[in-house]
Amino acid sequence: MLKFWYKQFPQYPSDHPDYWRIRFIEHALLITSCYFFILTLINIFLFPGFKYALLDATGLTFSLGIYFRFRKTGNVEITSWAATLMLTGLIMLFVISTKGHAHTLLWATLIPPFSFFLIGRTWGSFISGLSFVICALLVYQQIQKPEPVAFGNGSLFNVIEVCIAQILLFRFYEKTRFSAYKKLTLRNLEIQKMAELDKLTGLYNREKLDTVLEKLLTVSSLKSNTKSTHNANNIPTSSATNISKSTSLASSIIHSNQSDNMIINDTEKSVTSEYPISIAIIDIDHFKRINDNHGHLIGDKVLCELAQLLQGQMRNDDLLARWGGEEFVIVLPNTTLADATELSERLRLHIAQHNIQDMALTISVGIAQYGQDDSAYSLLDRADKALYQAKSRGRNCVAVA
Ligand SMILES: Nc1nc2c(ncn2[C@@H]2O[C@H](COP(=O)(O)OP(=O)(O)OP(=O)(O)O)[C@@H](O)[C@H]2O)c(=O)[nH]1
Repeated sequence: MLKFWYKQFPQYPSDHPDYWRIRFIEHALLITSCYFFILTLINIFLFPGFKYALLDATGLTFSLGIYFRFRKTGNVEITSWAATLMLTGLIMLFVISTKGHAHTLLWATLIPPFSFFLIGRTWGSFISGLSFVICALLVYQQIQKPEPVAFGNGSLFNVIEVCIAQILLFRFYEKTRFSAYKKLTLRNLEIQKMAELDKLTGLYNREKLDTVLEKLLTVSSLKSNTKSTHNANNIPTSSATNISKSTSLASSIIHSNQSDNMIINDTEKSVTSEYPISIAIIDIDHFKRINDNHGHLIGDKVLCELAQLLQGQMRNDDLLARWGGEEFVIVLPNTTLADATELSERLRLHIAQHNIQDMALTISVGIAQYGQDDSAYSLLDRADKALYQAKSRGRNCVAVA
């Protein structure tokens, strides 16, 4: 039933800038139609005020007329203007004809929310300003010629009706604002995610690798300083607790979008143990031949499949990234050179045992462990040199820097 009255226009999907204006138009015209209908009945049977009943009946005719015209044409601009002018005109006619008595002035407060939402800031300001000038003139007239004012049910109705209308309007505004904010946040997250992923393999890209590596190395240096301070103070440390703290820290660095400072502050509080970091650079052997013999598209598929195979072997805190071309880098937090060698051997065997795109492939791996004098650049450079050694040794092997 409601679906019929709230017509969806396929040309205005939910991310269209006019989507909420359309929802507003439909809500506003339907609700004002109901209002005018009820007011017409009240003014005929309850008060009786035929003049006002006629005004309300006119409002009902206009509201429904504009509503059905809008359903037919879907013209947002014309409907916005028509709805604003109709509502402003009828409200002001009502306020003027009652000389602003019986709290009818309150109705004018509905004009800004309507007009700003439908016809924008400039015209919204103009129409609202004009309406308020008229209201001010009416009050000024009342001051000049004070008349005894009788408060009756009409006043009560005006206050209640305007308050309900205001609540409905603000609920709608809040919903619009919240929905826009939510959409923006989701979009930002999507963009952020896309910016750190490699398009072909879906692994993290080089930018993300650089950022994570820089942060981890900062953490590691901070740790060294913290450790020497603690040792100087003879504070005992539990290695089990510290390893788990370091692990969760690495995870938060790799998967988080927190600012550097927040992470580093956390680090100062939580890391007190040795914090070895190793990296491995993996390079597919003779990849050029695959491209040459089977074409670049098959080459791409090989890269994707290999990426999946490697990813399947990673621990939660390891970061696997595509470094470029047919080279991948793994950042291994909490990993000594010995552990990294063992892991790399396991990876090398794993790849050698699998056919990728019906081809037998091998990889060469160069590894290095972060040392006190290292920067991210020098660490990668040392691992790259180790990879070069692995290649010179005949490929399909692991070399250590
Ligand atoms: N299909 C595909 N090929 C790529 C991509 N990026 C780089 N390449 C290719 O990877 C190949 C790398 O070749 P080389 O650097 O000579 O290395 P290789 O043939 O693997 O030889 P070695 O590393 O010495 O074992 C080149 O042919 C590049 O064109 C990519 O995204 N897709």
